[in-house]
Amino acid sequence: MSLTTSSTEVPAVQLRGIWLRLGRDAVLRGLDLDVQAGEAVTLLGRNGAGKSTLLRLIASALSSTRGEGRIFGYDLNDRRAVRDHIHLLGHDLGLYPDLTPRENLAFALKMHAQVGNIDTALERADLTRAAERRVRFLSAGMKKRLALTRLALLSRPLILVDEPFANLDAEGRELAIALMGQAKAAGSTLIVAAHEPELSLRVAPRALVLEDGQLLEHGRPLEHRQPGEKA
Ligand SMILES: Nc1ncnc2c1ncn2[C@@H]1O[C@H](COP(=O)(O)OP(=O)(O)OP(=O)(O)O)[C@@H](O)[C@H]1O
Repeated sequence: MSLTTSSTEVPAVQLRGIWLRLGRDAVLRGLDLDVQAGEAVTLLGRNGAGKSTLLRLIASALSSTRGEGRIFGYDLNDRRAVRDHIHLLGHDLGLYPDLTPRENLAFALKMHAQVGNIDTALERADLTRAAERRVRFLSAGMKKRLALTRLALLSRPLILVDEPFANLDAEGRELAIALMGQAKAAGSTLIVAAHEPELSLRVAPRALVLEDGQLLEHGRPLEHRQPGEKA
């Protein structure tokens, strides 16, 4: 099936027959995906299944070997247009280590010609006392809180988050859910790759499982599965 942009509501993500090879292995193998604007999806799958690879493909940071894709109607090869719609929070958090948390947030808002209450955002993330320290001196969890705070402040049209709960304490994990929820409430579409479905599904309730290079719609609640059983 070929892609169309003729409907009035342009889908956030449309992928058709995507193959992507890294090294000797085909990580994505004829993968299809449709995500409607405003939807929130949890992407599940084992270590090495290809979740990060798929997020990077959608962010146009990786090119497919075969297949086609559109992001809000823009061809994936139109990288500039795609990136104008996307915020990818990957393993590399994309923070400026020699700037402070306050400066990182101010710079991000300025780059996107947006305004936001930085003091309130820092306080919510329990980063007020660290607001004037250089990011390189923050702990891994503090950096993650800052990156999630930036994500919520910007609320870009399509937000891709790779392992939002990694490095966070219990309070930080709740903050992550709240901040992603804030972006969703502001109209962002979310795709969240996570190993903690019980947390991620609270904010991104459509579960997809990446397995053998393809996506499976999760047919049954996780609690009905046997340990080790495939989706
Ligand atoms: N630059 C690369 N060159 C070659 N192979 C790579 C490269 N990056 C990733 N891979 C391989 O692609 C596969 C998918 O990796 P990916 O990081 O997308 O998986 P993942 O589902 O995000 O894993 P995890 O849950 O462990 O984070 C793995 O087999 C990995 O070894």
